[in-house]
Amino acid sequence: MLKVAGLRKVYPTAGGGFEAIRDLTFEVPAGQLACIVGPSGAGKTTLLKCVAGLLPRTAGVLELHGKDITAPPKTMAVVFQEYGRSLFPWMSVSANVELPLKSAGVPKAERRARAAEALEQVGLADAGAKYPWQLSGGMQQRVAIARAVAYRPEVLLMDEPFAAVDAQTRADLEDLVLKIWRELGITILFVTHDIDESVYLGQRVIVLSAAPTVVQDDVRIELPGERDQLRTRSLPEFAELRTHVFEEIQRAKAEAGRAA
Ligand SMILES: Nc1ncnc2c1ncn2[C@@H]1O[C@H](COP(=O)(O)OP(=O)(O)OP(=O)(O)O)[C@@H](O)[C@H]1O
Repeated sequence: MLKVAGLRKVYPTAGGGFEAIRDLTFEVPAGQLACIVGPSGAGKTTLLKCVAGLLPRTAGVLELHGKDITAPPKTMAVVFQEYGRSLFPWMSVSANVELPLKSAGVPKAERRARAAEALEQVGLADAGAKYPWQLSGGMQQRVAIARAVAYRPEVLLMDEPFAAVDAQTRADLEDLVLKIWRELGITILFVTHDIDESVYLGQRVIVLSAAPTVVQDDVRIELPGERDQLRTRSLPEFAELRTHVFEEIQRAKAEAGRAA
């Protein structure tokens, strides 16, 4: 469904350009939840922005259903880490959730109904009339997720969406993502710094090398389908997988150190 082949991204700089991504190739089948991890500065955000059609690539193939991605595809939604900057403080929660639907020309009554349904799905059925600044960080991120859900995307891109919330809230939001993924059957590409989070959420973890970036490893996560914060995380297979991903990231960092 989503194809990335030979992706290269060089940022123009005064010194002749910085090669953030050298050569990335992978495919994500429909309905998969794939996590992307890698050392800091590996180009995870750059990759997501290219896939979202928000940043032009230098070379390579980026396709959704065999169609070249040159602008933000209509069937994609993105949730960023900085919920504080992605919600408009002067608009009510409902208005924020409805905004992309308004831009897409969805009639008012349907917008209302879809926003209310999405807010209910994220556990914020009563928050529609509030303003984002009246909500906690975790609740604001739920609103950002509701906005993406109301849009009914085929593909959801998430860029470290829970990096700025506390551990308890993070666990709740992880389970919310799993619930939405199961209920809606969408494809999710989830970037995270957190190795445990990637193994807990993903059906697959793609490990990136340090910049200039290539795919260092592509790990299948064969854990029971129904994930549970306590039981799944205490499985011996979970420990083995997290150790493997951790070692791969350490190897990526060591190789980058040697190259430097
Ligand atoms: N606009 C830009 N111009 C030049 N270099 C850039 C630009 N944006 C990002 N970079 C560089 O590209 C590399 C990859 O950045 P990116 O933000 O994609 O990495 P990341 O893996 O998401 O990082 P982190 O894990 O720290 O969030 C970094 O070295 C960064 O400094």
